[in-house]
Amino acid sequence: MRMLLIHSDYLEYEVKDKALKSPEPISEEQKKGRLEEVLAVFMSVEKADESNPEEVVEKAVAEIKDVASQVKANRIFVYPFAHLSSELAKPDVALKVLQRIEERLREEGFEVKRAPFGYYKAFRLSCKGHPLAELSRTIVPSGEAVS
Ligand SMILES: C[C@@H](O)[C@H](N)C(=O)N[C@H]1[C@@H](O)[C@H](n2cnc3c(N)ncnc32)O[C@@H]1CO
Repeated sequence: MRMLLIHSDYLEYEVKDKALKSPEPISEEQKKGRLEEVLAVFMSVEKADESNPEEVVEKAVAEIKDVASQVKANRIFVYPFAHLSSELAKPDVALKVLQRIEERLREEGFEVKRAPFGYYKAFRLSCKGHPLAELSRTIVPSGEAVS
């Protein structure tokens, strides 16, 4: 799993087109989304994560919690983003991992939005620009090498 974490004044998206044959079904309301004062987390779920998705979920949640507490963010935007890795997990595994991360972050008390999976999306982001505003993390299940 590769994550790019951007502490932002806001992140907003608009669904444009299908990017997969069968993208995640979404409601009219989910076609647009915006959060203010948010830690945006762009995530590519990787092939190696398929060996232990639950472990990757827990490690990702721990990393996100750590960064959120450092930048004092209590809102998280989970953003599926297939451009951080050249070894992507299959879409059905990736979607489940991202849905579980969303669930676990809510359980940890965060306000969470997740951008729809399997679409081309326009987005606007306002990065705050402080020293911890742009971070990346790589997560691998135990026993897997970091590629
Ligand atoms: C395209 C660009 O504008 C948009 N932002 C986009 O990336 N769309 C991705 C993700 O939503 C999702 N997706 C598929 N596989 C994965 C994966 N392994 N990890 C994360 N997302 C995935 O499926 C889309 C096409 O790859």
